[in-house]
Amino acid sequence: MSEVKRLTGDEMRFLERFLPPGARSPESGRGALLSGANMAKDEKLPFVTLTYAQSLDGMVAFAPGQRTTISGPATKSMTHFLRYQYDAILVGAGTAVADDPALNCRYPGATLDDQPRPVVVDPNLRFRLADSKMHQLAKEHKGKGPWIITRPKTLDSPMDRSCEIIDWTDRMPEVNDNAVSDGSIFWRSILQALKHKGINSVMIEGGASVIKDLLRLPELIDTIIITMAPTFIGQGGVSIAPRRPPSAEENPSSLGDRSYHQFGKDIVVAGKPYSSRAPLHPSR
Ligand SMILES: NC(=O)C1=CN([C@@H]2O[C@H](COP(=O)(O)OP(=O)(O)OC[C@H]3O[C@@H](n4cnc5c(N)ncnc54)[C@H](OP(=O)(O)O)[C@@H]3O)[C@@H](O)[C@H]2O)C=CC1
Ligand SMILES: Nc1nc(O)c(N)c(N[C@@H]2O[C@H](COP(=O)(O)O)[C@@H](O)[C@H]2O)n1
Repeated sequence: MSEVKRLTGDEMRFLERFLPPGARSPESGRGALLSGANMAKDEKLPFVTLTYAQSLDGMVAFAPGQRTTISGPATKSMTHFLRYQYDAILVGAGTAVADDPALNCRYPGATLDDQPRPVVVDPNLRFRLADSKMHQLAKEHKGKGPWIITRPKTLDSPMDRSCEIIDWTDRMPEVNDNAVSDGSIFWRSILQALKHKGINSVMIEGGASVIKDLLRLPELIDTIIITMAPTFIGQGGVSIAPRRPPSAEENPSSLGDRSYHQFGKDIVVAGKPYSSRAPLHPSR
């Protein structure tokens, strides 16, 4: 029996305001759209949802590079319902290497057509795609073949922050040891490249560095869905706390239009990020 269960009507209604255009209820067939889905903030970019599971002390893993189950079974089912709604699921190279994730949708009734495209941001090509679970699942027709987002082979300038997308069926380029050491790519370039390849919605699942970066870029993110599990990981865990603003009055990113829902033992908070110059709570 599948470990992933169907969501209840209440759970779907809670999520639908945070889903991309065209979101649908898998139970009701492809045609049945959920109401209240949004348009992307920027029409040149895909609709972007950032989602992850954290402990009460704001950690996403027990130790760097360690795959850690934080969500309970009910929020795991939610993740697969969410994966059903997006054209692509994106993670950073750190997560791909540490977790060897499947990144497919295992929601009951999901077919190959319903599968999202797994995408890994890997500027230094350190994820061994050929040996990965994603690659294996694609060969077994249980998931789509992954794409790797990397730095272009020929760069005019070390300051170039653009990217290229390599399809799993393409020949992987050799790692260029002479490449600039800071391989960071502008997130806007990554999202534009995906949009050019026909991706209209992407769910970004992590890991820690990716989340930290994107919590600082609310202008690129349409919705955020965070699972909070009733557990403490403790010191030494992997935190997603972004760099501190210079003062509490310059809080660059807040969650607006929020909703909360309990899934099993976990609480899910969903909202729409926005830039704010106001303190988290005005001083009394
Ligand atoms: N609880 C949860 O919901 C989740 C937890 N996790 C956990 O998170 C941990 C992994 O996090 P972390 O190690 O921070 O790794 P990440 O998955 O955040 O990957 C970070 C790496 O991805 C590449 N990358 C990311 N953004 C860019 C960019 N804009 N331009 C170029 N390259 C980029 C870089 O690779 P390079 O270093 O080669 O330059 C970077 O170091 C694991 O323990 C995993 O289990 C992961 C997902 C969800
Ligand atoms: N929702 C959620 N809860 C957790 O507790 C997690 N550790 C994660 N991790 C993310 O899910 C990926 C694993 O996916 P598969 O089950 O292998 O398809 C992992 O790589 C993280 O992105 N998520």
